[in-house]
Amino acid sequence: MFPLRRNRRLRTNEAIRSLVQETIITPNDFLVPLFIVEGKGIKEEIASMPNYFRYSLDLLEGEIKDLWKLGLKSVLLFVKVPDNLKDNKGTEALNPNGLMQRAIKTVKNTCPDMLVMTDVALDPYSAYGHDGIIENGQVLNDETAEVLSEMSLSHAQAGANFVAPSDMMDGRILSIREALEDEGFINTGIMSYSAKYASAFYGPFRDALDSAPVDMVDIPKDKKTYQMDYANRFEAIRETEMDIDEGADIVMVKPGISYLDILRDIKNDVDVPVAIYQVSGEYAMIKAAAEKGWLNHDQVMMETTTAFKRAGADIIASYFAKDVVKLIS
Ligand SMILES: NCC(=O)CCC(=O)O
Ligand SMILES: [Mg+2]
Repeated sequence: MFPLRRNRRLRTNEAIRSLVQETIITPNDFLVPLFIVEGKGIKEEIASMPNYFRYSLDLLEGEIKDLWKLGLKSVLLFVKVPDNLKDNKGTEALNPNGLMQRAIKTVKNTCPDMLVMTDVALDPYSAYGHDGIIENGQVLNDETAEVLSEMSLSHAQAGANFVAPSDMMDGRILSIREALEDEGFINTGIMSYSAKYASAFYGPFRDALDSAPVDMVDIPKDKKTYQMDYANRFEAIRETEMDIDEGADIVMVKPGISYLDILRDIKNDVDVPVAIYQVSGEYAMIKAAAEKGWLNHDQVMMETTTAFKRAGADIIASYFAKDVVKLIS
């Protein structure tokens, strides 16, 4: 065939490269994670996540307006719960006037059209830093799913559009779906963290929310009895298909960059939107290398986010969302 076919012809200059580009990133691709704290006038940088902040509710308003102006229309809320409100059962998670419930209302009052998704898991509320209730050294499944259903209902009542269970208990999507339906929240969606791996890339996030598992006897040291083994691939498909059968509207693969194969497998297998989460450790890694001058920040950021979309992501949850949108607009 050579020289009739020369692949380099389509790479000759910027114009032809952009004409044949297959994957294009837009603000519509992004879901923005936000960290919320109690207090007033607080915008504090997270030590292991440079240029990413925790906001108190009063300053959250400004941030929401900024995001909307940039064309970012969906947020995923996480709260940092004061230690004195943590227990084994996540009781505070059900408080109708809790930080999450107030955060949902703050976003909706500031910008009614902003899509609000909420994290549903016990870890920020757990005295032990686990996603479930603990008894005799075990994370209880069904009892935890019950609390997660009540928590989801509470978020829906406060105005959340989607709940996003990130805990990986078995059967929790079905119990959440039933709880929402029973109370008439037929349009509240569920974005399931369906293939969430037990990953060392979550480190900085646990700093952000002070939610790491505690080091105590009879408390599991890690989350490997509920989050997935990173050596496994078919298990991700099984988990995801089950969550869709149970009522998930959107499924997710987490973390991101080390799991592009899983993302593509799932995209090829399912007919619901697929999300990917570029997690805190991935963000921290790029920030740190860029700070040292070892990597070009913006180029690596664009390469990773484009890779998610190319690999099949319909939705990208990323701490880089604002930076990407500023760069491309
Ligand atoms: N449910 C959220 C996490 O487990 C961690 C996210 C991150 O590391 O960015
Ligand atoms: Mg599952």
